Amino acid sequence: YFQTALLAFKVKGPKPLPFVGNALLINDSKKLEKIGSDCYEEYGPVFRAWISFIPTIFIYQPDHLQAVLGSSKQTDKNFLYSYMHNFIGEGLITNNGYKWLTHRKYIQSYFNINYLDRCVKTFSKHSKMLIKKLDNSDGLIKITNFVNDSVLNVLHEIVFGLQAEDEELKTKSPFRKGKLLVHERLTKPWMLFEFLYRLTSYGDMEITQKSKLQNFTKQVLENKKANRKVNREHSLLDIFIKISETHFDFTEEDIINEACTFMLAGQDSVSSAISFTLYFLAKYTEYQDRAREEVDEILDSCENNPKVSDLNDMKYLGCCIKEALRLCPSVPIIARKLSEKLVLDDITLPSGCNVFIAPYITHRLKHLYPNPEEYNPERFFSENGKSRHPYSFIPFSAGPRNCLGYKFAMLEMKTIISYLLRNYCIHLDQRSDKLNVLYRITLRAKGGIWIKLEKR
Ligand code: HEM
Repeated sequence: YFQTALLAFKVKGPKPLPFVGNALLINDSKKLEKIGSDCYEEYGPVFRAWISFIPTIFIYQPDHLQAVLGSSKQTDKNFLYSYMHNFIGEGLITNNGYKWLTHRKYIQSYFNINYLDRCVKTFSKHSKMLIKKLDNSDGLIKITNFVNDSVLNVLHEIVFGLQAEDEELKTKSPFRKGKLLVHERLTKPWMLFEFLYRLTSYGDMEITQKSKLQNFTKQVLENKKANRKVNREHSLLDIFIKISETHFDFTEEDIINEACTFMLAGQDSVSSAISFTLYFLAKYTEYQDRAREEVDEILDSCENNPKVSDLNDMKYLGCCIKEALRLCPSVPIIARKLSEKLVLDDITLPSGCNVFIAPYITHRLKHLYPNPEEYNPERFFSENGKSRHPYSFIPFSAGPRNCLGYKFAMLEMKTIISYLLRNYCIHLDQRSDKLNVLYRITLRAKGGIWIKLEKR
């Protein structure tokens, strides 16, 4: 701690306030955006920020990111993740060391092309259901609500094998209601101490919330075990049960934690990326038209039942999604606690140092992305990105702890957006013309995104 604090006194950074340090910036989107855009010119390649009494170091240069994210020795998460337990659970995202490494190996081996092809069928089914719902709406809609619902239904089916039509699921599932408490804790210094936090109403809420998620999952798991057909891995829960049968260190508690982790990891991240992409396509219709041309051709040739290979062929749409993720990376902060000291040019970060990485900042560095505020999918044409550093685009993080659901997420986003483009011309409603972003554990559009749908 003292070595990082000493370093934090030496390195430049935004002016801290007494007691809270720089934590209140979380609530001030405008100031955050300004720091995000100007920090390289103002502070150089590294800056410090105080979260109350906790010193943190922000890095954003691709070669610095590679030194941390690319290293198999720097995979430990820091204190921020222990505040996410109510939301993300104690699974792959928050665990460290041997447990993380073994779980990652066990689970990753199942995320192969056959599994993804099965997932794509579920994405298509839910996209078709979404179109039916939208056909019955009056055309002027808050698309964020519809997308959130659809993504959550996909997850209930993929993780638990539960069908969206099941009324009981709609009313009973606690995964619809979770409240994120991390930013409350970061902005109130006394809540950083676990024992004090437990005494507050937030602490209480967290315990209730977490037990609801776990009890629901446990119930589904028990039903599944009772009615299980051997060798039929329809849901992730089936896969987790299979893993636990061959690996005795993967316990029932682990199954529950990992199921909760996947339910939450795949929720807001995907729905906010879809919503932001739709925002940009509605705002810049020339890109929308071009993406639709590609989608029409591919969906025609596969008779509206795309497979992984068809979605992989949607290269232009892929560039539109990537460019939306560049400007609005769903996960705005990735953090690590250094397991060993690290030398970055002329700065030495001590072991134990809290390193923060903000894709938002890296994605706006002018030397990597000229005219960074402009939405331009062509940046991601393969011929235009050749000279860019592999760690200059990190919405899914990178290295050994990158997003395990990266391919799954890209396929899901492409499926849902392609069905929307196939069925509608999308126009931006005036009230959403200017994007106001809230910086939470996942990025979201303040007030949602309002669009007008014109049936084709
Ligand atoms: C657009 C959608 C998504 C984005 C932008 C995204 C982004 C990320 C990022 C940045 C991380 C690293 C977090 C960190 O190091 O702090 C991560 C980890 C992870 N994500 Fe995603 N994610 C998305 C969708 C998904 C989906 C759909 C799933 C599951 C099906 C998923 C599962 C995971 C898991 C399990 C990890 C932890 C990996 C590990 O630590 O080994 N993500 N994701």
